[in-house]
Amino acid sequence: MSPNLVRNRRRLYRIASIPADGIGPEVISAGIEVLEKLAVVLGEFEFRFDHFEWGSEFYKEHGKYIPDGGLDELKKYHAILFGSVGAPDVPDHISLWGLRLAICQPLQQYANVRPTKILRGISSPLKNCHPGDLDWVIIRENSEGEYAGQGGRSHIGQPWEVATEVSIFTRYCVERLLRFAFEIARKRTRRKITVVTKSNAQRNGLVLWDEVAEIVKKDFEDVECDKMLVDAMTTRMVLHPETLDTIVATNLHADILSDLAASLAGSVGIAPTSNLDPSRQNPSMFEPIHGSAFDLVGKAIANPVATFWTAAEMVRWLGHEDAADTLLDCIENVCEAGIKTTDLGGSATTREVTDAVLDEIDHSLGYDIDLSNLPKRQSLRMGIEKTKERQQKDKGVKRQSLKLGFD
Ligand SMILES: NC(=O)c1ccc[n+]([C@@H]2O[C@H](COP(=O)([O-])OP(=O)(O)OC[C@H]3O[C@@H](n4cnc5c(N)ncnc54)[C@H](O)[C@@H]3O)[C@@H](O)[C@H]2O)c1
Ligand SMILES: O=C(O)[C@H](O)[C@@H](O)C(=O)O
Ligand SMILES: [K+]
Ligand SMILES: [Mn+2]
Repeated sequence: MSPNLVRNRRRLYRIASIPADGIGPEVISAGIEVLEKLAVVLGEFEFRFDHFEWGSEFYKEHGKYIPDGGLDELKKYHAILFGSVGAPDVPDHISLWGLRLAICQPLQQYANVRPTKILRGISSPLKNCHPGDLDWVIIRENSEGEYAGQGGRSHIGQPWEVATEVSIFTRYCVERLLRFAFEIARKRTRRKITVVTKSNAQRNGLVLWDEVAEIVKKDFEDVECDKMLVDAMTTRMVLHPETLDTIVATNLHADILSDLAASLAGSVGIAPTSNLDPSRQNPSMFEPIHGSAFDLVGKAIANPVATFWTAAEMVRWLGHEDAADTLLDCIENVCEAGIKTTDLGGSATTREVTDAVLDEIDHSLGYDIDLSNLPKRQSLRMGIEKTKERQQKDKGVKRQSLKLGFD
C-alpha cells in the first residue's frame, strides 16, 4: 500500500491550543504529548496544533487577551484546547471575561459538559462512596444566566455606591440547554436527570427554568426526571451520590456543583470540561475543570489527569469514541498502578504521570512498539498500519514486542 493512501485515510484535525496562565501551560503541554502519542499509536487520525500565546502576560503587554480578529482565527480550527486563565496580578473578572468567556459566549458554546466519576485506583474522600456510586455528568448552561454580564456600578467609592449583577434567563437558551441535557441523560445507561434550580428564592428566572423543564420532559418520557433546590443538592451529592446520574443547572450553580463533584471523586485535578457548540457551527473548547492553581505553578506537581480526560472528551467530540475510551482506560490504568500526584495522595510528578500514560498508550494495541529505527514519518504511518493488520491477525496476543522498520 502506498504511504499516500494510508495517509488519506487518517483524519487531520487542526487544534488551537491556548494554555494561558498558571499551571495551564504545564498541563496542556502534557495533554498535547498524550494526544500526539494516541494519534501515532492508533493511526486513525492526526493532530496539527497551533499555539496561541493569549493569556495574562499577553494582556499586560497589549491591553487585551484576544488580539483583533482572534475569534475569526479560532473559527478555522476543529477544536480548541484550553488551559486556564487567571493571574495573581490581574483582577480575576478581567481575566475570565477577557479570555474564557470571550471565547465561550461569542462562539455559542452553550453547553458545558462536566462528567465526573471515581476513576479506578482513586478513592473518594467520602468513606462510604466507592467506584460506581459516583458516576455523574453535570450539564452547565454556558451562555447566559448569572454570567450574562448585565449590571454596573455607580457612585464608585462613595458610601452610597451601588452595584448590580443581573441574571438573564431566556426561554430560548434555557430550552436548548435542557433539551441537550435530556438527550445526554437518554444516552446514558440509567436514563435519569435531576434539574437543579433555586426557584424558591430566584422567583423569576428559575421559575422559568422549572416551567421549561416541565415542558421539555414530556418529550423524554423514557428519562426519569426529578428536581432539587441547589442547597439541598449539595447534601444529596455528599450523602446519596448513588441516587444521581445526569444533573443540569444554571451557569453559576453548575460551576459550583461541578467543583464539588470533582472533589468528591478525588480532586479538581481529575475532572474534564467540554464547552460545546452542539450545532457544530463553531469549534468547541476543551479544558480541565480547574483554574490556574497559583500554589502549584512551577513545582511540576500539577495533576495532568483532568487535561488527559479532557483530551479524551475532545477526541470523542471529534467522532472517535473508541480512541477516547482507550485513552480513558490508559489514564485509569495509571491511577490504578498508584502513579498519582499529591492531590490524590500520591507522590508522582506531572512528568511521571505523563510518562506512565504515554507508556500505557504504547501498550494499548497489545504490542510494545519500538519506533526508534524508523527513518521518517511516512514510514511510521505505514508501520502503524502494519501493526494494526498484525494485531487483527493475532487477536488476543498481549504485549508482544514489535520492532518496526519500513522504508
Ligand atoms: N476555566 C478557567 O480558566 C478557570 C477556572 C477556575 C479558576 N480560574 C482562575 O484560576 C485562578 C485560581 O482560581 P482558584 O484558586 O479559585 O481555583 P483553582 O482550580 O485554580 O485551584 C483550587 C485548588 O485546587 C487545586 N488544584 C487545581 N488544579 C489542580 C491540579 N491540576 N492538580 C492538583 N491540584 C489542583 C489548587 O492547588 C487549589 O488548591 C483564578 O484566577 C481564577 O479566576 C480559571
Ligand atoms: O466560569 C467560571 O466561573 C470559571 O472560569 C471557572 O470557575 C470555570 O469553571 O470555568
Ligand atoms: K480550566
Ligand atoms: Mn469553576
